[in-house]
Amino acid sequence: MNIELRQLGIERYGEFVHPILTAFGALLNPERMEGTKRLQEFTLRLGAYDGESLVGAAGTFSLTMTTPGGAVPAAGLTAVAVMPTHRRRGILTRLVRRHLDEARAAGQPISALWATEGSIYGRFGYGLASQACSISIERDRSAFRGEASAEGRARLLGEAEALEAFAPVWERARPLVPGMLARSEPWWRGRRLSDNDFIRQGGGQLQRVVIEVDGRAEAYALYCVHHRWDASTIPIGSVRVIEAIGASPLGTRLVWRYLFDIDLAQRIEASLLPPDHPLGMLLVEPRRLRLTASDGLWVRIVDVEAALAARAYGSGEALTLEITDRDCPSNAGRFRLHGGERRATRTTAAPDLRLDITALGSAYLGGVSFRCMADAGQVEELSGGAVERADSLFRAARAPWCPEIF
Ligand SMILES: CC(=O)SCCNC(=O)CCNC(=O)[C@H](O)C(C)(C)COP(=O)(O)OP(=O)(O)OC[C@H]1O[C@@H](n2cnc3c(N)ncnc32)[C@H](O)[C@@H]1OP(=O)(O)O
Repeated sequence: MNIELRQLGIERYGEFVHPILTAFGALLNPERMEGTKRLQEFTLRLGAYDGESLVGAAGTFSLTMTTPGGAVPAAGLTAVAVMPTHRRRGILTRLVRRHLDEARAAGQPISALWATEGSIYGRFGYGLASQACSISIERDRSAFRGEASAEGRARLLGEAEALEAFAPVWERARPLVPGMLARSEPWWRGRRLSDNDFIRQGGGQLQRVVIEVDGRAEAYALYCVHHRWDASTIPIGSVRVIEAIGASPLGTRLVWRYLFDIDLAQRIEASLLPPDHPLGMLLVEPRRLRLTASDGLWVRIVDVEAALAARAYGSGEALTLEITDRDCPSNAGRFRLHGGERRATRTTAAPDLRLDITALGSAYLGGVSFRCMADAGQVEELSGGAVERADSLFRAARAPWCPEIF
């Protein structure tokens, strides 16, 4: 079988999505498709061809992702699929290798993705880098601790007003949280703010609420109401929160009070929350959140020196990491990190820790500790106390959080 990889122009987007729609058993949503076509971030579409038949595809978003204390250009791998007629013949492997080559050529020191299955991407050097948590809480068990603040005014907005109000909130939150992404106006419109069947998922229209304090937007939320009634006409519907972002702790508290108190909802559901979300400390009955954790972002370090230079480090002694990387030998070697400095330099010094590129991807955003990986046998400690020193350097104030699947 002779498979050829070709780049597809945006005008062939309808063809490009055929494998992923086949895999998901989904129909093309015309509004969503139009929104995605306009994205300046959607820089690369690869098609795998068997003769003239498209049998596999993979896309790349060119993103800017917050790191602990900085930001890094990231190649976001998306819409990967191989037709069921052509699976397990190495097509994904070729698509991922090409994606990584293109990322390196474009000066993107990391690649990041959301995986459909945890079993797929580890073999390509991706490490699990964040957790995504879900909650599902009965409205009548969602009381907050303490008195409700009198502050805050909620307003429901149309798409254009929401863009104006929400983007500044996002921009205040974004630099503080590793994993958050820069968003262009087409991204806001096409993937977040426009109301369509894809975003409704069977619920009512998309609601866009801003919370203002003293006239300034402090938080926003996107949600849909899914109405249902039981045989006795008691409302048993739910509010599905798509995204809720606070620019400040007060904003976060106010927006969740609003979301937990919407009439006719029996339950409030949200996903893609970070494990350190303050909700657990805000409620009288935290266990009622029914918090569950799943895989979040997977990160692949494409260029070790550039990636390590794109984040900050805690204070502490210098540390030498010995990295192995089967697929990208240019990443292999020893790198010296200095506490408080944003740089990693190649060295011949004796290593303190030995780890594969996969483990460095997990540690990169501060979401997985070296202690955890050492306990799991993924990091080898070569000098006494090196695991603790690595954790002091890589620790981040907040868990990584990417509030959307791309
Ligand atoms: C970032 C994203 O877009 S995530 C979306 C991923 N896409 C999907 O889940 C859609 C449905 N699945 C598919 O389309 C395909 O099965 C894919 C894309 C996951 C895999 O494509 P293939 O061309 O079959 O993969 P390929 O033949 O290159 O496999 C490489 C290796 O990964 C393994 N592998 C591939 N898919 C899986 C999987 N889902 N689970 C476990 N192992 C897998 C193969 O067995 C093979 O292992 P080997 O090297 O030890 O032999």
